[in-house]
Parts: sequence; structure tokens; C-alpha cells
Amino acid sequence: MKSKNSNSLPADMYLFDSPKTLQNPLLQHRENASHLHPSTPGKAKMERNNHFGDVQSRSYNFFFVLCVSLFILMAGAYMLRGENSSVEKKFRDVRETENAIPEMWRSQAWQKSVRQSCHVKRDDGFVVLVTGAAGFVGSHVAKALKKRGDGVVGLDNFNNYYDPSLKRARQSLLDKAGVFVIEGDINDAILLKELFDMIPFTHVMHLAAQAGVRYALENPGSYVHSNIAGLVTLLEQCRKANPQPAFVWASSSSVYGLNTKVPFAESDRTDQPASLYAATKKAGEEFVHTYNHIYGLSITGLRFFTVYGPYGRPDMAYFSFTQNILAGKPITIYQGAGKADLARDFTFIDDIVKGCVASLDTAEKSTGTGGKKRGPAQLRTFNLGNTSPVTVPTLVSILEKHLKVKAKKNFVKMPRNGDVPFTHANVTLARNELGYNPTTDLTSGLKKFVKWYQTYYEVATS
Ligand SMILES: O=C(O)[C@H]1O[C@H](OP(=O)(O)OP(=O)(O)OC[C@H]2O[C@@H](n3ccc(=O)[nH]c3=O)[C@H](O)[C@@H]2O)[C@H](O)[C@@H](O)[C@@H]1O
Repeated sequence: MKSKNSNSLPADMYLFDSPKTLQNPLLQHRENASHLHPSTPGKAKMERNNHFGDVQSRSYNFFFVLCVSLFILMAGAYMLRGENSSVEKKFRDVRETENAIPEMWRSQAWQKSVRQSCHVKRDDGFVVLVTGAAGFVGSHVAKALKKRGDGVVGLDNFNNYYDPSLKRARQSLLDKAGVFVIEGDINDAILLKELFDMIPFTHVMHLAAQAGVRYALENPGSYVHSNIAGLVTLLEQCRKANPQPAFVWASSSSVYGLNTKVPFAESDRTDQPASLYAATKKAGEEFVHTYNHIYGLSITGLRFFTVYGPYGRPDMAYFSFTQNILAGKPITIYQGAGKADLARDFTFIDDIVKGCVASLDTAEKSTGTGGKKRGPAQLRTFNLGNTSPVTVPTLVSILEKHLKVKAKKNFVKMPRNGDVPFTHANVTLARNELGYNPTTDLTSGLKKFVKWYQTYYEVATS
């Protein structure tokens, strides 16, 4: 196949690369012109016989050269203008599509909201940018930081990967708590610059991401957009910022992929991702490493293990199972090889929030200034899990108990969709360095989730 292509391509490629076409067309034109004019018999005659003709000939030459030069200048200017205007157009398009109301950024009301939200109310409090603040983990972390007196501003693009009304509900909770959530995308470098110029963030808690393991099959581009391009855009802003903030961000347990050594420790293999989602998170871990290495950004990566709880994500199994069980619809339970149950180290949101806050508290300052590294900076990776995996059928039976409804279960072979058979966190490192200590078992955590669900969706309870 390759050789076939390489056979068919060269014809064009040789043509393109040939010395003939590599010649400057202008030179070629001049060369042609020199053949046509100076050596034409008529012109030679004029030069020999007639002084007036000589002057005429010089004037002719002068005008010819002038015309050609003018033509070239105008053509060049036109091309340049065309190039610039198309760049400008692209730039305008990006601004217009990525943020429909850029002027709002500079409005006094907007700036006031951002500044108020960043107001610190405790000694040595942090000023934190929380990305993905209208998301599940982001909203909980932003609220906890604000509650203890840190200055917090959120950023979220409110995309419609799942019901955006849930994101709006989280936003309104944050609003009541005094956290302003900016509607914008982490890919918007102009917005980020504006924000960092205005606020000297001490920390960035980066929780914005395209989540979900199985959706990556449908829309791989959205993972690259948020988890790779967006991450790099944000890191670029952080490394340029003065002061550089410490950067804490969400990786994922999915980076362990096909690793079979249990429980998963941070030093285990992470080079066999099973899903494109996992691959983007793994790539993120490599990107942050380079920003730490080159620019002295202080980095802490957190590998979350299947986080659940109130205001959770509707795309996750515990949430969609609850919806379907209550609606009397069947649920699909995947099984591994030999009908083995799948298992997850389900981790309750409150434990995760504690891990996030402890990561911020123990993060050292970045060492760079003015975009230059001034010394080695902290680089850490922690598992944040619950340390006790539970099988999916057990998860379902706990939900049945709390909901007081029997589930209609369909067991099917796990499709090849990026899933892994089990996860199990070793949290020794987080315990030692962050004081992380998960305390909520799945039964108690799901009880809190179900209570929230029934209230939020006004489910009649008996
Ligand atoms: O911890 C992680 O790294 C990841 O945890 C979850 O991913 P996952 O563990 O796959 O969570 P769910 O989608 O809720 O699935 C939980 C379990 O239920 C199973 N499942 C899911 C859906 C379904 O219809 N049936 C079913 O049996 C899955 O195979 C899996 O074993 C999140 O969705 C990811 O964003 C996150 O990064």
C-alpha cells in the first residue's frame, strides 16, 4: 500500500521539487524579458543609429522597469494584505466562536464580580482559579475553598456533554456561596491572559476536562480539544504568569489501563491506556512534566478513582442506574471474561475534596518568573481512591436497597469500549504526604447520593 502510494506520488512531487519550478518566477520573467527585449533586432538598431532613439530607449527601459516594479510591489502588497486579513479573520472567528461576548470581559461589572470572588478572607489564604467549576468535582472543591476563606473564581464552558441544567444548578449554588463562575473555555488564551493580568492567582485547580470513558468512541475530538489542547493553553498561561501559580490538576485512575498489578500504585505502568480518554489523561501527565521541567511550574496530578456523590455526573453508572431503576427501565451490567464481575474503587466526593484541598495546601510555590525557571520545582502524582473495590452488581444491590425498587438487570459481555475490568487504589503516598484518609464506604456514600437525587428531582418517596 505504502509503496503503491509512494509510486503514485513522485510524479507530482518531482514536478513540485524540480529545479525548474524552484526557480524564482520573477527571475524567470526577467530572464525571459531580457531575451525578448534587449536583443531584439529593432532595439539594437535604435541604440546604434539615433541619439533621440537612445534617450527614447532609456526612457522606455526606465518605464518598463518602473511598471514591472510597481506591478510587483502592488501584487506583493495585495498578497500580504490578503494573508493578513485572512489571519485576522481567523482570529476574529476564533474569538467570536469561543466567546460570543468578549466585550463583557472588560465591563466593570464583570471585573467587579471576578475581584469580589477572588477576595481572600483568611490569613495567608489562597487565590485559586478553579477550572471546570460548574462540573461535579469542580463545584464541590470551589465551594469548600470559598467556605474556608480562600479567594476563588471558577471557569467553565458549560458544554452539553450532559444536561447543562445540572451545571447551572451547581453554578447557582456557587453563586450563593460567593463564587463567580466565568463562562469561558480553557482553550481561550485571550480570556486566560485577561484573567491572569487582573488576578495574581496563587493556585490553579484544573478540573475542567472531557470526562467519560465510553464517549471517547463517539467524539474523540472533544477529548483532544479539552484534555490536550485546553490543558496546554492553560499551562502556557500559567508559565507566563507572574507570579506563576502552583498547578493541581485531575488525572484519572484510567491511566493504569491494562495494568494488572493490584492495588494500583503511582509507580506502576501507565503506558497501556485502554481508552482514548485514558490516553489523553496520560498525555496530560507528560505535558505537565515538561512544564515543570522547563518553566519551574509546581505540579500536582491527582488520579481520581470513579468519584460519585450528590450533584454527580449523569453519564456515570451509579447515576444512570438510579434514573433507570426509578423509571422502571432495564439497566445493562457489563461482565468481563468468563462472566467475571467488573469492579471499581468507587470514591465519595467528600473524600476527594479533602484530597484536592490537601494537595493545594501542600503544594510548593512554582520557581519560575517571567516565563523562566529559577530552580527545580515540585512534581507530584497521587492516587485518590477509596482502597476497597466493589463489584458493579453489588453497587446495583446497594442502590436497590436505598431506592426500595428492584432493578431490571441485563448482563452483557463488556464491549470493547475502553472499559477496564477493575480498579483498586493504593493511597499510601497520598496518606503520607497529604494526610489523605478516605472515610466513606459505598453504602453510606450512595445513601447520601440517593437522598440528594430524590430531593433534586423531586422523587416521591414512600
Ligand atoms: O476513575 C476514573 O478514572 C474514571 O471513573 C469513571 O469511569 P468508570 O470507572 O468507567 O465509571 P462508570 O462509567 O460509572 O462505570 C462504572 C462501572 O460500571 C460499569 N457499567 C457502566 C455503564 C453501564 O451501563 N453498565 C455498566 O456495567 C462500567 O463497566 C464500570 O465497570 C469516570 O466516568 C471517568 O471520567 C473517570 O476518569
